[in-house]
Amino acid sequence: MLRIAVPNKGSLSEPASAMLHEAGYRQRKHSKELVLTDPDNNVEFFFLRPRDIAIYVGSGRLDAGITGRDLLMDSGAEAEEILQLGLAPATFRYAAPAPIARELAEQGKKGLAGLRVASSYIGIVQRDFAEHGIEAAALVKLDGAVETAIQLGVADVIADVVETGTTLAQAGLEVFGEPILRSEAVLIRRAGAETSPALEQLVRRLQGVLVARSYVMMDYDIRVERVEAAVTLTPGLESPTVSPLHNEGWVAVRAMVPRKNAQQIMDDLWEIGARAILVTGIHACRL
Ligand SMILES: Nc1ncnc2c1ncn2[C@@H]1O[C@H](COP(=O)(O)OP(=O)(O)OP(=O)(O)O)[C@@H](O)[C@H]1O
Ligand SMILES: O=P(O)(O)OC[C@H]1O[C@H](OP(=O)(O)OP(=O)(O)O)[C@H](O)[C@@H]1O
Ligand SMILES: [Mg+2]
Repeated sequence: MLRIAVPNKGSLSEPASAMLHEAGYRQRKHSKELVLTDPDNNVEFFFLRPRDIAIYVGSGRLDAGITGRDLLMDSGAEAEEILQLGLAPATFRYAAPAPIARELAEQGKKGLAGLRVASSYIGIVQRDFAEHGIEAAALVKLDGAVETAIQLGVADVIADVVETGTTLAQAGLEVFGEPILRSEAVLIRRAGAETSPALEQLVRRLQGVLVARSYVMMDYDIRVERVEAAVTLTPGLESPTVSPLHNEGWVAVRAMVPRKNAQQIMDDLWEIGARAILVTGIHACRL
């Protein structure tokens, strides 16, 4: 039975579970359920703290897990990404009170040398300092609400997850320097582990959800002499389906198009004479 770790709390929990549900797996009904068996799919789900997931997967106790790239890197666990899920995107950045942040932005990484840095992700900060050959006066590990650490005098700068930037702005802090990393939810397995048919099936199902979420199916009718122009607008993934219509001189075209471009493509198709343009959602797919 495939054993998969799923975040039980926090920003990743709900979107990860929703994606697994969309991929046809049973998901828990109550937030207190910690283990759930899905006998139809021969899978067992373990609902764990997102921060711990890379440790379980890296140790080989679980076959795969969903966690954040930042949490994976911070853990130092022997686990690797096998699929990017595009959920819960965030950057991981240094920040400081506005005037200091501007000064540090000009100095580059060496400006961090000798400062006290507070973070919930000390592993990432340590690695960043080592990579740039600089030493901090102290790395202060905190559980959360890191933004307050400077005001309370335990740190000079912080390193934290930034999504909208609202929390930083409210604390009077500004980011400086390039993001240390760009994070999102990822599917991980033990580094170098051999893949299995069951794990490949999970990956294919999740890929199917990603495609179903980001593409729609577009159908339209167009005169034969315009079909070449039309299919350059809707090239599909491999090639669009073109079928004859009962009315001579017209064909029907069917192609997948990126969801975010659908309205613009419909406008462009209309301009070149396409009619009966229909867009439908894709519920699932294997490409
Ligand atoms: N606004 C956000 N705040 C925190 N983490 C976020 C945010 N957006 C995305 N993430 C990602 O979620 C993961 C952190 O999840 P985790 O459950 O540890 O913290 P959390 O969402 O802040 O929950 P909590 O602090 O309530 O425990 C990381 O991979 C992080 O990049
Ligand atoms: O850029 P934003 O959209 O403001 O989101 C980022 C903030 O959200 C998280 O804190 P959270 O609310 O999880 O509290 P915590 O610090 O106690 O974990 C994170 O640690 C940042 O503080
Ligand atoms: Mg948090």
